[in-house]
Amino acid sequence: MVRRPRLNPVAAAARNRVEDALTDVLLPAGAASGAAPEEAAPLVLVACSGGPDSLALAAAAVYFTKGGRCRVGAVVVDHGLQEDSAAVARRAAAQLAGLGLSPVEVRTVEVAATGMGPEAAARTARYAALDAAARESGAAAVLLGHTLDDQAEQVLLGLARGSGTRSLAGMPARRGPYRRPFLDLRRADTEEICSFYGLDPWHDPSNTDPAFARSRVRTQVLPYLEEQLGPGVAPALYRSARILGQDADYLEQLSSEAYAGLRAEAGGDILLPEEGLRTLPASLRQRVLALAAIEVGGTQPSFERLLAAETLLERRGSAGPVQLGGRVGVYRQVRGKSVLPGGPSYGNLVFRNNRPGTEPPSRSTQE
Ligand SMILES: Nc1ncnc2c1ncn2[C@@H]1O[C@H](COP(=O)(O)OP(=O)(O)OP(=O)(O)O)[C@@H](O)[C@H]1O
Repeated sequence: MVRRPRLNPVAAAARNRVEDALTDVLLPAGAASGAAPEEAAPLVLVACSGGPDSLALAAAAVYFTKGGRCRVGAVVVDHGLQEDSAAVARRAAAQLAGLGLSPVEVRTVEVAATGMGPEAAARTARYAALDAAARESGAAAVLLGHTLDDQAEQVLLGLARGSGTRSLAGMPARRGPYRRPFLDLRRADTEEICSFYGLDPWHDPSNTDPAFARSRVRTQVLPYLEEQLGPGVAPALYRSARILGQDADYLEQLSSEAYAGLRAEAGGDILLPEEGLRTLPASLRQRVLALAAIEVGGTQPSFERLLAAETLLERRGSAGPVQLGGRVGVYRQVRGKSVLPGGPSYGNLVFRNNRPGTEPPSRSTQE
C-alpha cells in the first residue's frame, strides 16, 4: 500500500483558515463534481507579491479547486520600483502557475510621485490594480496574505502615532471583496508552508530597509520588545487589535444611530441640536461630529479639532467657526432662548463646507 505523505500541520491550519474565510464563496464539497461546468465555480483571486506570505496563501487556496469548489487565480502587481521588479513578478507568476492557479496575471502599475511617500503611493496603485482585476474578472473574493506579525506591526505604528480605536483595530479580516485568512498565523508559519510545498519565495529588500518606519518596527522594535517582554508580544498586540475592533464596530454603530436621530439639513448645511449632543458620552459625541463633517464633504477631523468643536457647546452666543479640515467649518448658531430671564440659549452646531463663494451663517441669528 502506498502511504500518502502527511499534510504538514501548519499547511493544514493554513487551508482551514482559507476555508473559513471563503465559507460564503466555496461551493459545498462534492456539489460541483461531475456535471457542473467549470465556469460555474466562483473565482477567487490571490494577491501575490511572490513573498512567503502570499505564496503560502496561494498554495493553501489552490486546494479548493479540487472538486470544482472554486477557481483560484492570482494577480501579481509589478510596481516597477526596483530594477528587477519585472523579473520578480515573472518568477512569482511562474510559481503560481506551477501550483495550478489559473488565470495568473501580472499587472504593471505606475506609482505616482505624490506627497504621500513611496510606500503609501505603491499601496494606492496596488489596490487600484487589484480592484480593477477583481471587477474585470468578476472575482467573488480577493485574498491577501497579511499575517499576525503584519497586524502587530500595524498596531505598534498606530500607537506611535497616537491613534484611536478604529486605527488600533488594525487591518480587518474582511472588507469588500478582500479577505485576510492568515491574520492569526505567524510569518514563520508561512515560511514553513513555502518550504513544505518546495516554493522559493522572494524576500523584498524594502522589508528590511531602515529608511521605512515599518521595516524598523519589523526588524528592530518588535524583536526588542519580544526579547525584553517575552515572545507573546506580537500575539498580544494582535489580541488587542481584535478587542478594539469589536469596540470600534459597536461605537460606530451607536454613533450612526445617534447621528441619524439628530441630524437635520438646511441649504446644504448639516445642523445638530446641541441639547442632543450634550447628552452623548464623549466617544459618541466626537464620532457624531465627525460624521457631520464628513457628510458635508470634509475629511475625518483630528482628535484635537473635535475637542475644539466641542468647546462650542460651552458657549452662550453665536460662536465659531472652528475649522475641521477639508474646508469644513462648524459654528454655534442660536436657535432660541429659555423663557427664564438670564436662562440658557439653545443652539445648533452648523456644519458648512466653505467652498469658495459660500458665506458663514447669518449674523442676524446671533445674540
Ligand atoms: N506586488 C504585489 N502584488 C500583489 N499583491 C501584493 C503585492 N504586494 C503585496 N501584496 C499583497 O498584500 C499583502 C501584504 O503585503 P506586504 O508587502 O505588506 O506584506 P508581506 O508580509 O511582505 O507579504 P508577502 O510575504 O506576501 O510579500 C501580501 O501578502 C499580498 O497579498
